[in-house]
Amino acid sequence: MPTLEVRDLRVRFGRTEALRGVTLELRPGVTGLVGANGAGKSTLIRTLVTLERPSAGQLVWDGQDVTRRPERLRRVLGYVPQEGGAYPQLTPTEFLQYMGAAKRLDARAVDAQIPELLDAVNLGAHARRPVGSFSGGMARRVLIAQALLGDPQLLILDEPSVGLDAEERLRFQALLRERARGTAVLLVTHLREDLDATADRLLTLEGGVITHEASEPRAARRPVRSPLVLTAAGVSRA
Ligand SMILES: Nc1ncnc2c1ncn2[C@@H]1O[C@H](COP(=O)(O)OP(=O)(O)OP(=O)(O)O)[C@@H](O)[C@H]1O
Repeated sequence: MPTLEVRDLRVRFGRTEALRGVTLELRPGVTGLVGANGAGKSTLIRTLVTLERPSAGQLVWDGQDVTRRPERLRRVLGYVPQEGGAYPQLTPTEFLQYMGAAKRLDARAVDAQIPELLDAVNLGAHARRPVGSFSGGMARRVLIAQALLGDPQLLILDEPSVGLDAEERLRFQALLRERARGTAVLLVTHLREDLDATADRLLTLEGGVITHEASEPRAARRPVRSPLVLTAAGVSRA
């Protein structure tokens, strides 16, 4: 089972130690990550997607130490960044082709997958319009689609559903649940509703360390009100 092991990860910016020894395992399924502003969520994500170099600690993918081999991780990775967007002059199809080339995926396989991905985020009817003419939520869905190119084994999602309307959020949640069956997903979000609908477990980051972990099968949490409550101190039971 493809697993990312994060061992005692530390990231320092000058005098600030943004991550102070994070240890966790990402297995197939959705791991939700919550934490207050400044807790270190973005730093953790940026390190996992190899944009930031750890000061100490290890990243182990599928049993192999990839800490100093970022290209190994990039090969299996899909990423929705918190900010940024598709090039406005490109259509979603062109942007996905561009991203496929950047990820060194086979061009024909990418072309074959694009219609399915655009349908999955309900943009099939807009494949020929430039992304610059899209609403914020539509542009966000283009980013979600590009993260799924090549069926990555590891998905890192930073506030992926910001700007999505109610219907599109439900579609996104269903897509994520379906993908997470064989894919390790890390979902950072402030949206409780997305966590309730998708997360198999919840991690709380505080001051650069994981302070709480709550594992609950989604099904057990969904029916009534969620038994998990997010408080300033982390995750607790109602
Ligand atoms: N490039 C940087 N240079 C210096 N300090 C940084 C840098 N990036 C993050 N930090 C510091 O590291 C700490 C963690 O920041 P980070 O952005 O990871 O938190 P976060 O949990 O993502 O917050 P938010 O919810 O506001 O996005 C903060 O103290 C922040 O000021």
